[in-house]
Amino acid sequence: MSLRAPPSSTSSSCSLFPLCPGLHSASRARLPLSVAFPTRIVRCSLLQDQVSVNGGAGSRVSDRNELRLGLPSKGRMADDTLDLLKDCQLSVRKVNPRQYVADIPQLSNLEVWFQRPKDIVRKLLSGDLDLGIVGLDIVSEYGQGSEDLILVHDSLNFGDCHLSIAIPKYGIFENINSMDELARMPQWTAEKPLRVATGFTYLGPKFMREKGLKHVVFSTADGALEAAPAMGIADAILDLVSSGTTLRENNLKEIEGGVVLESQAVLVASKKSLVHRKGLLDTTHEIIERLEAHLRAVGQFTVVANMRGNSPDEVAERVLSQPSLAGLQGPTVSPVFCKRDGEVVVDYYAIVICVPKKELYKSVQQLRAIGGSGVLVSPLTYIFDEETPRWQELLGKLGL
Ligand SMILES: Nc1ncnc2c1ncn2[C@@H]1O[C@H](COP(=O)(O)OP(=O)(O)OP(=O)(O)O)[C@@H](O)[C@H]1O
Ligand SMILES: O=P(O)(O)OC[C@H]1O[C@H](OP(=O)(O)OP(=O)(O)O)[C@H](O)[C@@H]1O
Ligand SMILES: [Mg+2]
Repeated sequence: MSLRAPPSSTSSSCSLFPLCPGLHSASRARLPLSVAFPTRIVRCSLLQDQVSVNGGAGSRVSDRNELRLGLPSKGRMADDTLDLLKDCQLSVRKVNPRQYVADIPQLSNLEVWFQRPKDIVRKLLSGDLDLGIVGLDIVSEYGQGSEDLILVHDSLNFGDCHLSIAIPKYGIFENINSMDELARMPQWTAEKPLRVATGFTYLGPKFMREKGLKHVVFSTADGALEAAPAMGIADAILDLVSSGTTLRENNLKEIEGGVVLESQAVLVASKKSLVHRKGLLDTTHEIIERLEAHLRAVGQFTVVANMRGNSPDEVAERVLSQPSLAGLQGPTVSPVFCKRDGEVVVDYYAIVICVPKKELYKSVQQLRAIGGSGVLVSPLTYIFDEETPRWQELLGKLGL
């Protein structure tokens, strides 16, 4: 989708942003998707388009031999990304905090480059990075649907948030609670469109078009968007939400059907690099395996308990009769050998199962109910499966 304005709009008399009604209706009529943009924004969008279009179209697999992984250099994703890699035994070795290049000793021939998240996506498109860890929101906004970007792992379990429309709780919006109601408000006309403040100038117009809102104009800012309605600069905002506190504190509300995207951290790759760059597929395979093994284990405990019984089968049956005790592939049941009156006997069996952390207490109760005792609980570090489903998916996406 293009946000380009017709040539005449760039010569519009409008000069004040964002309180700019200056786009002529004739120009507006020629705008794609009936989304009008004040002059300043149009220029800004053009620049953004040029950056990613040049990057995407001109992308090449350069001559370098090293593989490159882009990680967020700052902000809320930076520390969590390094922590995740560390938990996968892929600690990043940074010589000094102001240096933007680092390495991961376990992955030879891989350079780590610290970049702003949006630059990671741009550099994947331009062929200057091969892999990156960023939020899905940033991939979607700056990747603009490029087929060269492949999601290698779509849920890294941090950076959870959603991109959502929010409107004031008060005034003309008091009884508006859904996108349909917002779209049907008589206030929005070609002369007086709904004004939305957002940093997401690609996803925003696309979403509004899909929702059938015709008269919308976008303005952009780098932060504190929640202030825009109270300042009279915008009617609505489109921004990231996680706890919802910022919206609440600014008297704004989300509305039904107003979520553009659910986001969390993802591992994204350049398809061209994966296909053509020597060694990248192997390294990616190793990273996927480590990520999956860690992320699967993170939500589980190992539970060991002793249980009185006559045979392993009978104990297994009792365990499997309880819904929370099935484990990953059923329980391991082993005899516990004791010496009684000089003889080695088996009165107890040890069972080992994996239990989802959320169900720990329920599982302990169920174990006790079937005669379990001496329950030991310990954290799980990795679960390596025979097959990594995401690896097969990746090969499928690459047609390999
Ligand atoms: N509440 C949230 N607000 C914003 N981003 C969030 C939130 N929760 C998770 N994220 C994720 O973190 C990323 C934003 O990280 P960061 O704070 O570094 O960016 P930023 O605030 O846009 O930085 P800056 O404002 O300095 O450009 C988002 O792209 C998103 O994936
Ligand atoms: O739902 P919440 O938990 O309140 O989080 C949402 C807020 O966090 C982000 O801003 P950030 O803190 O990154 O500040 P910024 O606007 O300066 O980027 C986002 O842009 C929202 O304003
Ligand atoms: Mg921010």
